[in-house]
Amino acid sequence: MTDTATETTSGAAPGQRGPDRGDSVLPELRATWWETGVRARAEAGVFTVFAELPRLVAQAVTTSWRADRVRTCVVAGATIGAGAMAAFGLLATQRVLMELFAGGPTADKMVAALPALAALAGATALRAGMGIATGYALNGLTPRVSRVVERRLFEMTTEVRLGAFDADAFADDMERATRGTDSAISLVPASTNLLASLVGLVAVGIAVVVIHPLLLVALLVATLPNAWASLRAGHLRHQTYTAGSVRRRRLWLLQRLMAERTSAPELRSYGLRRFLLNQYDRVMDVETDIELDLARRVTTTTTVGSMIGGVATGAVYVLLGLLLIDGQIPLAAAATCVVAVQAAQRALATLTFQIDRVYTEGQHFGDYTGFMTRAAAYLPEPAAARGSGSGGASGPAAPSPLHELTVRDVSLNYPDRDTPAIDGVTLTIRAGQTVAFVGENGSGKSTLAAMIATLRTPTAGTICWNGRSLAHWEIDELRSRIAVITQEYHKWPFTAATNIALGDVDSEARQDRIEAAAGRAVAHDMIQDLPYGYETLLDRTFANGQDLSGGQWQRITAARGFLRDAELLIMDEPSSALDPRAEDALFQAIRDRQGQATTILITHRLANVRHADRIFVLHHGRLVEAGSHDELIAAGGRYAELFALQAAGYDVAPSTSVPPPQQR
Ligand SMILES: Nc1ncnc2c1ncn2[C@@H]1O[C@H](COP(=O)(O)OP(=O)(O)OP(=O)(O)O)[C@@H](O)[C@H]1O
Repeated sequence: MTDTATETTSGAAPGQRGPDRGDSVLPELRATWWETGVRARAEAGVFTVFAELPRLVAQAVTTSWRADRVRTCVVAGATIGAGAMAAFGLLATQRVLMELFAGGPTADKMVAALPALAALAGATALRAGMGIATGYALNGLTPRVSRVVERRLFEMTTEVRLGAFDADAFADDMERATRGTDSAISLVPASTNLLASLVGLVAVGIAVVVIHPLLLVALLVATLPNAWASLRAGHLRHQTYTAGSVRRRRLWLLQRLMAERTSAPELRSYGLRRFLLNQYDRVMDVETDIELDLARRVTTTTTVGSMIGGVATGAVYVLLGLLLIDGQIPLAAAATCVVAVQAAQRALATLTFQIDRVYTEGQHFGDYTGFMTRAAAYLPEPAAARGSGSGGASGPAAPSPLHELTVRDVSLNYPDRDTPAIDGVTLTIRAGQTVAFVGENGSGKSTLAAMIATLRTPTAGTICWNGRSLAHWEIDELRSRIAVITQEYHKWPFTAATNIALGDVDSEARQDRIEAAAGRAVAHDMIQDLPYGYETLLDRTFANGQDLSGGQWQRITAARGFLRDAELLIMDEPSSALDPRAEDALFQAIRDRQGQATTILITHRLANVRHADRIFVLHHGRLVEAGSHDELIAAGGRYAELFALQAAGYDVAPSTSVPPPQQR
């Protein structure tokens, strides 16, 4: 973390967010610590690194073991073997030198050195062979590790409750976890290399001690400054990285806004180019300052380390010279010692490098594993716990066919909102009914529907399917009985047929079913007119891909909802972009369900809810009126007022009523 960042955050509680009213720095531009754990870790000293290493290496081994046991064994065995061979090679070198520096005729010395030379050649060949084996095994292991780690991340992100995505900390956490998946790939070889260099170093250390114990101390003095500098630099990099999560997300968002197709039209029509580029510059100014500061601190650290290391290395050679002059070691031993010192320095440099890598990648991977742990808190309650907590049954049961849906005193508070989005709502919907939720923007209609659809959990109160809490029933089974057409539908980048088939992925995607659903949603003819009909790819960013108009997309979305012959169909603003003819046909299809299946309709076009069996009017999260259209008009309340406002737009008095859409 930078000094500036420390100052910025030191006064604020970790996780403190919100608009920055006092100064001009946007919240996303500041280093943000949303969680004490992250801050504590980033501020930890260098020596904490050593304490964490075993855990990080164990993490790497476990991940790799899960991905591919055989290759893990090969990599571990061959890397450690190669390290041992390197050490053995050094000892053989020492032996060769001893023989060559001994007294006597050269030919005899050559003969005497031959066995050690052969051992050296054998060790070198074995080491090379093991290196090749490690490379091969790693090539196969890396993509497997990557897949296992990434898949687990996606398993988690697709299972957590919807509420997780409302928490900003979750988004930051996920950003770092995504980076952490890449680290899994580097962590495995880095850990094995770390072990190998450790083995090599221990062997070299023993060799040096054998020559003269004092040399070991000198060796450590010569190499430790560089090792410390390298570790410290890695630590600084990770601190800065950890502090910049929000800023990076902001940057990524701006990059997308300026480069993506969806934002391109508004960007041009409102002339947002300069505005966005300015935003980009502001973020990048901060980013560049932080990067430069980091580079300065890293360079200073490594320069100081190298200088002290250089002086210390010189001192080692001086010591060696003094020992030689003093006659404490023979020339052969001194020569071997020079080789050994150099080998030890190389081994320690490699070890330091690997420690740095393991630590840095391990920290990133720790972000991933930490995210997986924290995200688990957002997982739906285990089925058994839900089942036992709701009526004493042993576990969740398959839902019986719907005959009554009851909402009892239900409230929902979104995080960080003072007022509840839904506040003590009670209502009953009987099977076969078509009911409507109406009310002004933000009155809570979608939130209530989302709770009924099991997408959100009430903060208080209960929603019951046939008299038993939703939690009592097997959640996937329940969801398969409910079809939801959301207001914020997603444009899936698949073919038109697949876009509809997604509505019931567990059943066979039969063309006749898809076309029937499309027919009910007035989408069939429109799809037929596409260049490749149902096989047209609905993503303009791929070759031969097409895009649709808003209304055409809405028809596809409605078809998706109709595909599943759901007992309960929830349609949230299904016709906001439809032309009058399509809208009329869609509502006819909805009316066809009346008496046979249950439908919850959310719409601001009140003419379309006149046929509903019951209309529930929400206001500021509360249920303020309920009844049929005629009852509510007669009551002259909020519904009557809203209806009159809309009817006035058509010059039709509410009392005379709008003629019903033609029945087909
Ligand atoms: N994910 C969320 N996090 C925080 N607040 C939310 C979230 N979603 C909705 N809200 C708030 O909850 C309230 C109810 O929103 P909801 O979407 O249920 O209203 P609505 O009646 O469906 O509105 P509209 O007619 O505009 O679709 C609003 O004040 C809204 O700002």
